[in-house]
Amino acid sequence: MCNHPLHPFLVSLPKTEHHMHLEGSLSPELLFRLSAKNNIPLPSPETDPAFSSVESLYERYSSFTSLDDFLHYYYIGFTVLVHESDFEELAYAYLSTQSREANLRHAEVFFDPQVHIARGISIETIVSGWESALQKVQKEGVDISAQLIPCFLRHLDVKDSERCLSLLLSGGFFKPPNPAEEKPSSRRLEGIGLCSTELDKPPSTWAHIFTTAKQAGITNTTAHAGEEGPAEYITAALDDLHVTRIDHGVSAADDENLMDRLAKEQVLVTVCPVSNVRLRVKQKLEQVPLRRFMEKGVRFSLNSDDPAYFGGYLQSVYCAVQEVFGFTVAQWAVIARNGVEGSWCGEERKRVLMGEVEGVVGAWAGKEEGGRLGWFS
Ligand code: HPA
Ligand SMILES: [Zn+2]
Repeated sequence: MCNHPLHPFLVSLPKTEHHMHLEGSLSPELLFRLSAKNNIPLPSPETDPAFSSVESLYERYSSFTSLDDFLHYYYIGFTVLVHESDFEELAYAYLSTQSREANLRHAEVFFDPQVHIARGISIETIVSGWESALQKVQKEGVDISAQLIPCFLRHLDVKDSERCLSLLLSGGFFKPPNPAEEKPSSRRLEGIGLCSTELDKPPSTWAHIFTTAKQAGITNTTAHAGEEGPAEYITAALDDLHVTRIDHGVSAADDENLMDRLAKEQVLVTVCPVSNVRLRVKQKLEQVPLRRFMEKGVRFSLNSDDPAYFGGYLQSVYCAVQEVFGFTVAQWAVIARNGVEGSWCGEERKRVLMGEVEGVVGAWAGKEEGGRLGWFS
């Protein structure tokens, strides 16, 4: 996919992905197919010519002007997802393709329950579809671990988040189906997140949601912050929501103290460089502060965010980053290790994944041109 000499290494590197929205993997092809199957009308081409064809929709997706411009199309996409089998199809395609094509070994996947609930689709429908997909992939012999994470939505009133959290808690979604199996990989949902529109939506509005969740025993928490919003929103997510991870987080580079804090507290930032360019958060990939993060010791993972909308899945993100940043094997090793370390998959699985990373890195370390092994050689 890229011409870089390290391309085969980049493909074989065991990967973790922590920032992919299940609904963001809905391709235009599947959108039109599910619209027809489920008898759900899409906007007419007279009101929006983008809906004339698969091609015109792809064309429109290539020219988003902002996060909100994207979210308009993203939430139209939700309307065609109706049956458990629709969610299963979406999840199966992602897990099976990415494990094969990108050596994806562990995935933590977001979904937005509130929009589905408002359409009369139950959380159970989505979670069951997801679980069937994961079981199917694993039965086919793919050794992948994966977890599902509901995100609360900032474009809706916070009362809607309160109702959603109540449903999630009363439905027992943060527990294993079999209570004897209390371990990370057996919980139906693994944590909570916060996403959707960011500007003028300070994280503090959702503080009581995160407090209630924590009191209910949910320790894995994350929030989209510092995508279009300022560095202060990242600080607020840490201070007010007490999240253990930050999604996007690119605005952190504007605040030296925050960078020091992220490094010191070893917060994993789930960066989505291609998304940042597609949504015009950054004009060019070069401006995504990956080098600054590395220099400062801020841990990050690389992610696709909404691959069907942003022109590519995880491997293409790794390739795009390599074309621009030209990282060494040693630098990729740090990225891969940090991704494993920051995962919510439990210590046992982490050990397995870390062993795989070391195996691939060890095999490539000597082969790299000039044997460069330092951070900046
Ligand atoms: O990049 C994003 N930002 C905020 N909300 C989202 N929901 C899907 N993708 C995104
Ligand atoms: Zn996102």
